Amino acid sequence: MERLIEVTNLTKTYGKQRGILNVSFDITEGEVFGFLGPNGAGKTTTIRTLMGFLKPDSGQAQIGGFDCWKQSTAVKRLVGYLPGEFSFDPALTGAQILTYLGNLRGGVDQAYVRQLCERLDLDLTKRFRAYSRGNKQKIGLVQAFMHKPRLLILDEPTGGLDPLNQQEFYHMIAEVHADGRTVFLSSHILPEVEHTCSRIGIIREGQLIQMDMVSKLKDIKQNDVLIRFASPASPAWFKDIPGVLTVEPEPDGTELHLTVQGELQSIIQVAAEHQAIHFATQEPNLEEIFLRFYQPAKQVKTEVAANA
Ligand SMILES: Nc1ncnc2c1ncn2[C@@H]1O[C@H](COP(=O)(O)OP(=O)(O)OP(=O)(O)O)[C@@H](O)[C@H]1O
Repeated sequence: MERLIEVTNLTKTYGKQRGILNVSFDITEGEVFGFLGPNGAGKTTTIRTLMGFLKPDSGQAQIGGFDCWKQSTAVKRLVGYLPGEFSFDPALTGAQILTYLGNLRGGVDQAYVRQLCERLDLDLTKRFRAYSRGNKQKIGLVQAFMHKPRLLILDEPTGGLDPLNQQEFYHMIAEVHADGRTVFLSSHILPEVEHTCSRIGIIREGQLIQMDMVSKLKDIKQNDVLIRFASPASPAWFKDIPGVLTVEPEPDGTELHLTVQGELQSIIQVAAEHQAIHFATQEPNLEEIFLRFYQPAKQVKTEVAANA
């Protein structure tokens, strides 16, 4: 398969402020790639460099064989782009904005534009200034998709969308994928990336720290588990179960707070043996996963031991 995006040792700083450092990755034509990272990690900087809005300090980015900085017009022809915050002339209506941008693209399939707007439940008669954040985002999405680009670059695409529209967006991505087109989307929401992408790159503090298939995400995914018992509970019941990383008793002694990697079956079984009366799990957000994933293993073991 052909490589559509090729990024090599890309570095961009803002004066003394870190942006991205030595970022390298390739995206194959037809992939749906998720670029994950907490706030300030460098996702937008990478995307703006790919779009030719920022000149890299060093390194190179190419899309479809074109240099993203030197040949940015050719790059933009290949791409449908949703910026992190889509904004436009506030006096124009949604319809006027889409007509204007469609004309810049040399004309687009109006039936497809109407279909996208209906699917996202977007009213095109309002002026941009009167749109809510979610509706602004929908205009941004429609203009990115409407010319059926070979590559979609989407910066935090579901920000402000309600759950129904998020689902519709996931379907739109699946269709683009079925069409053999390519998607590069940034997100800080783990379930969203799991839902839409086949491969992910994780960026943290400006550096790409992991590239993997989404199926490998389970290796870093941990659950918070809170178990309440009818009488005082002992951390020792759980501490040796494979996958249990920490066990902390809550102050009143009848609740235990566990962090668990992998399956919960054994935990549920042991909880039942000790007459648990309440069992709640919560998937942590990406920042929490980062904090735990990069906590040295020694420290985790000590935590379990101290609580035993
Ligand atoms: N115009 C700028 N001037 C100075 N520093 C900047 C500028 N834009 C970004 N940065 C810095 O570059 C780093 C990366 O920011 P970037 O916006 O790329 O992160 P991000 O992963 O997109 O974050 P978010 O999810 O919050 O949008 C941050 O430390 C940020 O403060």
